[in-house]
Amino acid sequence: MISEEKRAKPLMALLNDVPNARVIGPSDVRVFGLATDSRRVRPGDLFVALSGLHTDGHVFVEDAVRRGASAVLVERLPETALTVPVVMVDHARKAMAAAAASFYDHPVRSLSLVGITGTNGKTTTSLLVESILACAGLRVGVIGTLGYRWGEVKEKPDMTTPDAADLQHLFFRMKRDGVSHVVMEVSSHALELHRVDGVFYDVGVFTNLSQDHLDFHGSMERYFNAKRRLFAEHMKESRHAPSMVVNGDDLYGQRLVQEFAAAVCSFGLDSRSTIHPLRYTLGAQGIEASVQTPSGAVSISSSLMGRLNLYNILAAIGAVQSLGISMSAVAEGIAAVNSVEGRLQRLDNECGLQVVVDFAHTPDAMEKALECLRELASGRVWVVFGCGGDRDRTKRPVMGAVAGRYGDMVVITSDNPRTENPEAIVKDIEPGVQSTGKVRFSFEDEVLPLSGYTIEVDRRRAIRETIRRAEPGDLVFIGGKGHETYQILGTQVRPFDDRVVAREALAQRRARTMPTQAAEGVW
Ligand SMILES: CC(=O)N[C@H]1[C@@H](OP(=O)(O)OP(=O)(O)OC[C@H]2O[C@@H](n3ccc(=O)[nH]c3=O)[C@H](O)[C@@H]2O)O[C@H](CO)[C@@H](O)[C@@H]1O[C@H](C)C(=O)N[C@@H](C)C(=O)N[C@H](CCC(=O)O)C(=O)O
Ligand SMILES: Nc1ncnc2c1ncn2[C@@H]1O[C@H](COP(=O)(O)OP(=O)(O)OP(=O)(O)O)[C@@H](O)[C@H]1O
Ligand SMILES: N[C@H](CCC[C@H](N)C(=O)O)C(=O)O
Ligand SMILES: [Mg+2]
Repeated sequence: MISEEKRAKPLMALLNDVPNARVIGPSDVRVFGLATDSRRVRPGDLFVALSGLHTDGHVFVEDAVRRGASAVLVERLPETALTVPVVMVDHARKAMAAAAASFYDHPVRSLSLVGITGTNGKTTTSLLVESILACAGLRVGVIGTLGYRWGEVKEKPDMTTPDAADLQHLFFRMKRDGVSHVVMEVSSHALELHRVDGVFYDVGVFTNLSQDHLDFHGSMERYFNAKRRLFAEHMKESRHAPSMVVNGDDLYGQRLVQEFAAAVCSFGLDSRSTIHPLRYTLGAQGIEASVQTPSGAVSISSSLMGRLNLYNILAAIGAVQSLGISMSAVAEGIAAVNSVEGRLQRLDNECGLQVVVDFAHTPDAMEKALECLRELASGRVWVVFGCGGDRDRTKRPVMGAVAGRYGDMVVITSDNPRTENPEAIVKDIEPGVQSTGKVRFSFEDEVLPLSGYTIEVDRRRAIRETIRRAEPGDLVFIGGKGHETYQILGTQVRPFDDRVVAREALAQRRARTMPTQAAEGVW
């Protein structure tokens, strides 16, 4: 999967930092890359067998060898004898992280790393930090939900935080291409699944913690503990300035502030936090603020909207503060981020509607996004959203209740149903919306109520019908998918982009309301 052209290392050189590795068979083979998926093994790769949520890589070792793996790394001996060396280890994920770091010559040792964790705001904060560091003249790499980027390179991500082998490969290429600073999102999955083992950060940022991923972590406490590992296990020890940048207004953030007091630089809206606004205004055009930092006050102006983005800006200022970046680069870098793809993204139109596409897929993100948008609407607020399949089911009614509280018209639809039945997912959401007193309507009703909800599992139709029935002055919020360009149905990934669908619907609406001009080809 990630073989580097012409790069090869003796197998034994990869095992130097792997505790308790036992090699069965000849050990003098060379390794050309690391692979965790047998289907993507290239000749010469070391295949690492990982046990997963659905299957177990150990089942595929023979497949990997057939495809040319030079060795396999396992936790259990295969039942049949193999023609290649077998490396037995106690913990394959930990071993893979150590082997990958050795294979790529420990690139992190010469990179400055900013790691950002938290439930919401990681991507936005990472782009703000990137922009500030770039304005300070540094060569920056980014790893996160919107892609892996540095210099001219831009790669689409499989995951927000890639597995250890892919991650070390990214670090290797960034370093080779002259990157000095890497800003990356560190997901709780990554921390739990040892994707960032051996990676130590100069700065760690905690944005916030609220309900998500309980399917994977089981409880909020375990979810918090996964995030906490960034600060407990992954910080460089040599740092002098406070390097843990933590949201002091967040209840879980306050626990980190207490636990790691000496190393923390807190941010928040009041003066108890080290970094806080002295004054701020939030408006339709963005944010204006004067922010207190340990190096003095800085005036910032951003076209990002809302209190949620003020938090992201404070987090970004905290992150670069401990890297010693100048205040002029801070102001310039923040001003340079005009928008973040799929986050509170406004779709210009001539229908008199405000249409906003946003990636909120947690109750808290939805609440924070709608809180700032409500103030911009002169008419009703429509909330079109769904909840992902094969993901935390317990957040569904909670998101329904948020939609019901902040929206006048709620349209429950599908968002990546994956292997679940879309009808069952919307049924999980519905009681939450009903709990806010909303009564069901149909898009076919001649007269729509001023407030209510409907269900339309076909997301395209849900968006089209909403844009057809909304009235000038209304605000249409399309939540959950943001930048995504697909809809996952079963195991099929089909092209789908909220922004494309909404723009088509806006064009249709405009054509209906301006038939003469359309016919005459005026626009
Ligand atoms: C929970 C999780 O992280 N799942 C990842 C995991 O899937 P899994 O545990 O189901 O794997 P599995 O299908 O049981 O397979 C086990 C092993 O057998 C291997 N295999 C499988 C079949 C085969 O023919 N040959 C073979 O070798 C697989 O490559 C794998 O190594 O291993 C897969 C292969 O690497 C990943 O694609 C998959 O991530 C999926 C895409 C995913 O959606 N992950 C999400 C939950 C995630 O990690 N998200 C966070 C961000 C969350 C946030 O910030 O909100 C992220 O960092 O992206
Ligand atoms: N600081 C914040 N607090 C709460 N909600 C936020 C914050 N920043 C952004 N959001 C909301 O969360 C959504 C996702 O934001 P962003 O992509 O920056 O977060 P993320 O943590 O990277 O998400 P993911 O975990 O899915 O990668 C936004 O579309 C917005 O609705
Ligand atoms: N990183 C998140 C993204 C969710 C996006 C939403 N559209 C969904 O599919 O639930 C996850 O994998 O849970
Ligand atoms: Mg993200």
